[in-house]
Amino acid sequence: MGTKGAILVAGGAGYIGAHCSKAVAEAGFTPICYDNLTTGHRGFVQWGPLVVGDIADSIKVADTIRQYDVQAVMHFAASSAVGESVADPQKYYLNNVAGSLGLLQGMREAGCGRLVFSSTGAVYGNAGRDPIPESAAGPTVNPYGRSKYMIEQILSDYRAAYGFSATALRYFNACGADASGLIGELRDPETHLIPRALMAILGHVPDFAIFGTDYETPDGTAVRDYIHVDDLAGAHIAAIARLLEGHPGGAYNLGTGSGYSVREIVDAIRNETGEQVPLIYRERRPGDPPVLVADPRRAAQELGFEAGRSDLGSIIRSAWAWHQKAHPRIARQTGVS
Ligand SMILES: NC(=O)c1ccc[n+]([C@@H]2O[C@H](COP(=O)([O-])OP(=O)(O)OC[C@H]3O[C@@H](n4cnc5c(N)ncnc54)[C@H](O)[C@@H]3O)[C@@H](O)[C@H]2O)c1
Ligand SMILES: O=c1ccn([C@@H]2O[C@H](COP(=O)(O)OP(=O)(O)O[C@H]3O[C@H](CO)[C@H](O)[C@H](O)[C@H]3O)[C@@H](O)[C@H]2O)c(=O)[nH]1
Repeated sequence: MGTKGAILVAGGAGYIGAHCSKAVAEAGFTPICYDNLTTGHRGFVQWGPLVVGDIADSIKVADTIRQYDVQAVMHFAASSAVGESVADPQKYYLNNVAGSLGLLQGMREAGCGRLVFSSTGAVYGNAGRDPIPESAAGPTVNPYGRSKYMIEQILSDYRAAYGFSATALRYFNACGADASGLIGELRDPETHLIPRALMAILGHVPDFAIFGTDYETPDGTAVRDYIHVDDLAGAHIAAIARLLEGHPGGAYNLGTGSGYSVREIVDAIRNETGEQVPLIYRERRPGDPPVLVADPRRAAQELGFEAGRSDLGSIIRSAWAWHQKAHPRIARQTGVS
């Protein structure tokens, strides 16, 4: 058991939750992974116990918090594909909004009122500003972003009514992998740009496409702010420390402040890997805003946040190393070493 006590990591078997669990352990806490393993992996839970459960199950949440004397909760558990949320909004409101209410109810029942919540740049919709300050949240343009913004608003009410302290970390595009090679981005099906492009090189994605070449951006493809998952993990530790010191929390952008187009990302992947990316072009993906770039100054000032590992080279090289390891059979078939 870490000397500083236990942190409940809801969604700790997933991509970002696993990286944050490692950082939690390195900071001297014990991460208690609470996950229903829908998109997560049992093998990613390496730094503390795994409780298999659903966040909607408030009784199990409360029991787990009491059993491990949990100090604070990190909440990553969600459905998180923008395109899918447009096609199946009910899944997003049930899992993200109703599920989070179950988690919050369990926290209240067990007397634990400190939460760090995985929010998203999708709360800004078509912000029309670049970079985007925290004050620009809403209106949203897809059910995924709406579900996350609803939870942020619910958290404000819990802060006012029940004395909760809650920090919403609005990540922009999480990417990269831990240098250990133990964990990385691994979903089935994979929807995110960088892993899909790398899996296309390895022969694992036959139909990799750029979605939309007619955006009002310099090269016509959508622009995003790519942030290394290890930089995100550092911000979570700082956010937890602030809550444990008695701070009421707030909302913070986590991004670099620099945007790259989809085409620039594909070119950078080609340069870093030395491989061709098999590529086709498709129409825009429903729900995608043209540009999302963070103003990260508030997180820098108040959380000491630094995007120190988020240059494109570090992101792509670490993700590429992970994917070559995660898909060794395919890598061998294509002769990638
Ligand atoms: N990946 C990104 O670029 C990005 C950007 C902004 C915000 N986020 C948010 O960060 C969080 C983590 O994202 P990720 O990319 O690691 O996704 P992920 O799918 O890899 O991880 C989510 C984890 O939550 C678990 N989970 C889902 N629903 C659950 C439930 N009802 N009960 C218990 N466990 C449940 C899954 O099994 C999985 O382990 C999500 O909340 C996501 O919305 C991600
Ligand atoms: O095969 C692909 C996959 C993606 N894209 C494009 O690449 C960009 C990035 O797409 P991702 O799916 O990688 O990421 P999103 O920007 O859709 O969403 C991510 O970042 C958002 C905030 O910026 C949310 O937080 C969300 O959780 C997170 O998945 C988008 O323009 C998308 O259309 C492609 O062209 N081809």
